[in-house]
Amino acid sequence: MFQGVTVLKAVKLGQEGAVPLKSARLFFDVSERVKMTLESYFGLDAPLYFSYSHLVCRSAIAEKQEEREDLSHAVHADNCLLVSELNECVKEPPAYTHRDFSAILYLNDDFEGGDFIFTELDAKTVTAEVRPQCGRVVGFGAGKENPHGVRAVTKGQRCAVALWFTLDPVHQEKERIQAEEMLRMFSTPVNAEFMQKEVSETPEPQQATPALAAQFSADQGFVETKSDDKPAEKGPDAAADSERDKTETKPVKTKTDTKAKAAPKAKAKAGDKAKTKTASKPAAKKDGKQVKTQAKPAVKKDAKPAAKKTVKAAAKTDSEKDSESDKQEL
Ligand SMILES: O=C(O)CCC(=O)C(=O)O
Ligand SMILES: [Fe+2]
Repeated sequence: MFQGVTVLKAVKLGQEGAVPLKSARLFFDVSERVKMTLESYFGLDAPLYFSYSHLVCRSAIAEKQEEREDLSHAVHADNCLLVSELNECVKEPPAYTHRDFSAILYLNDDFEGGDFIFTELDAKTVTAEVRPQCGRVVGFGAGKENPHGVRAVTKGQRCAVALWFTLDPVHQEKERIQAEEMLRMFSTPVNAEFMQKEVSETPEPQQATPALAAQFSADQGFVETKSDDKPAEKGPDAAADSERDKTETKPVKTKTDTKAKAAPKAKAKAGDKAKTKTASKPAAKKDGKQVKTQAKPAVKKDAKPAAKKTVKAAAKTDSEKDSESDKQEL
């Protein structure tokens, strides 16, 4: 079972006083930050546009939880319809074919189960696992090279912001523009200083200003980027994290042919198997130094959004419905 809320819905709830307006703003701002991180990490030379954003919480169902093998979110790809029996993914409507990149920002970790997994196209062979942690982001190309799903949540509630991005401005999320206008009318940005800085300077991945560090620490999060299955170059402060990551992000299999080694500024494609993640940190770093030192993500050099396939479309999968069907829910 899950419940979701879009940015616009969150802002409206904030306006009504049902939730603190600053929480709605945080939702907005933090997703902007994720967008910038992806652009930087994948070395994109064109901007990403939000195509859909929602905050989703999944709860354990009231059933026997032992030895559960089912998934809270079936294995799928975000811009094509996965036909696992054929090892195919059909990039045609009703799939959201305009999605080029996806990101999931985890908001809590006090639940059991709910691990994020990447699989092969067979939807069975697990290639990597990510343990959700507050402030951690997993970012990936939205296409057939990244089938993924969520293991059953067996205890508690798992909340995450799911974001999909497009390179095509035609498909940008109109609701988000409305939400931005409302936020502009109702309050000043929590991290205005940071956002201005980011816009005026080309952002380096993980370059945190004190304002950003404070912002993230308020939410127990902190940005760190690296491939999940290739250790990124790390600065001296990163040891504790890398130790933790060993246990929490488990690449099951390394696909060296799809793994990237290129510089962060290389042109990237949605088909890139490299992942981005944000790991939580205990406290804000005043100088933002360690953030900077870790910004050597591995990305594929010749990356471009995968070519459109002309295969007959299948019915919309449950997971696709999941992704965008709950606009009205809280
Ligand atoms: O919640 C997650 O970790 C993944 C969600 C997802 O893949 C989706 O909504 O398309
Ligand atoms: Fe997905």
